[in-house]
Amino acid sequence: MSILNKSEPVVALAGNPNTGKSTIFNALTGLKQHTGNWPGKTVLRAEGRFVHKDKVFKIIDLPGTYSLLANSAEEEVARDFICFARPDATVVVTDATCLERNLNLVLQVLEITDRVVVCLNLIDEARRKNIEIDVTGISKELGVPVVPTAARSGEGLKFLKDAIYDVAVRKRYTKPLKIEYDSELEKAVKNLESKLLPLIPKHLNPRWVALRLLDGDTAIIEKISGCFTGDLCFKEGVFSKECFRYEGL
Ligand SMILES: Nc1nc2c(ncn2[C@@H]2O[C@H](COP(=O)(O)OP(=O)(O)OP(=O)(O)O)[C@@H](O)[C@H]2O)c(=O)[nH]1
Ligand SMILES: [Mg+2]
Repeated sequence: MSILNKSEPVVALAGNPNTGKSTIFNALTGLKQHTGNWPGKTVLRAEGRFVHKDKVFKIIDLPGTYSLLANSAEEEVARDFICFARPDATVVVTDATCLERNLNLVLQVLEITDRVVVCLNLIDEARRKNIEIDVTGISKELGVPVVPTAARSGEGLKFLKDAIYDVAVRKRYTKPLKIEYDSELEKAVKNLESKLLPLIPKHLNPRWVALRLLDGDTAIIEKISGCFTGDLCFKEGVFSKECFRYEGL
């Protein structure tokens, strides 16, 4: 359950630049976030609400990013939100005309959270280019719901809301694909993970934290290091401070 207002499930819209996140956000909320046919329009996160079935959802439009390694301000905004604000569902909006390139980010999000819906947006463009997508097959492989949409015309948005609902209220449990690295790295990850498990707050995925630490990711180490002393003792409070930043949403 999210630490934010418990009665309002929180949904994050993540994805590569220019995949139609803000178009989806506007269609669901009735708001008018800036959209246009060039990447990098959304710089900060925007927030709105929509109603589906018996729930009011809070939805956050995140900046477009190619990765979540916090190499830029946009990546940091998106990564921090997915990691620390713990959305009840993260929708990864992909461009159905170049899915392969978009899957990199999908896999990175799946490493952080299992509460994911993959949206295959621009499906009208994919159809126009005769690109056929095995939606059921991809959903089976990724272990999360996959929904084709054409946000500009509204096609598929009802099914997207159904999938968001099911994941956010835990009506549907997902089984995300886990990337297996080579045996040496897996050994190091498992070793570090078991040490981290009792030390980090429950909402952080220990495998993901271990991978970031082994990666030498300085941005995430900075955020996490406040929680540890030299021998990796967890100091209460630092993560909650990080989480509180999102309580005012
Ligand atoms: N044909 C078609 N165009 C779409 C669809 N969804 C969005 N677009 C168009 O794609 C362009 C980009 O849409 P945005 O919603 O601004 O994309 P974004 O992902 O928010 O972009 P950033 O904020 O830069 O990451 C706009 O010109 C939209 O009108 C769709 O399903 N089909
Ligand atoms: Mg946008």
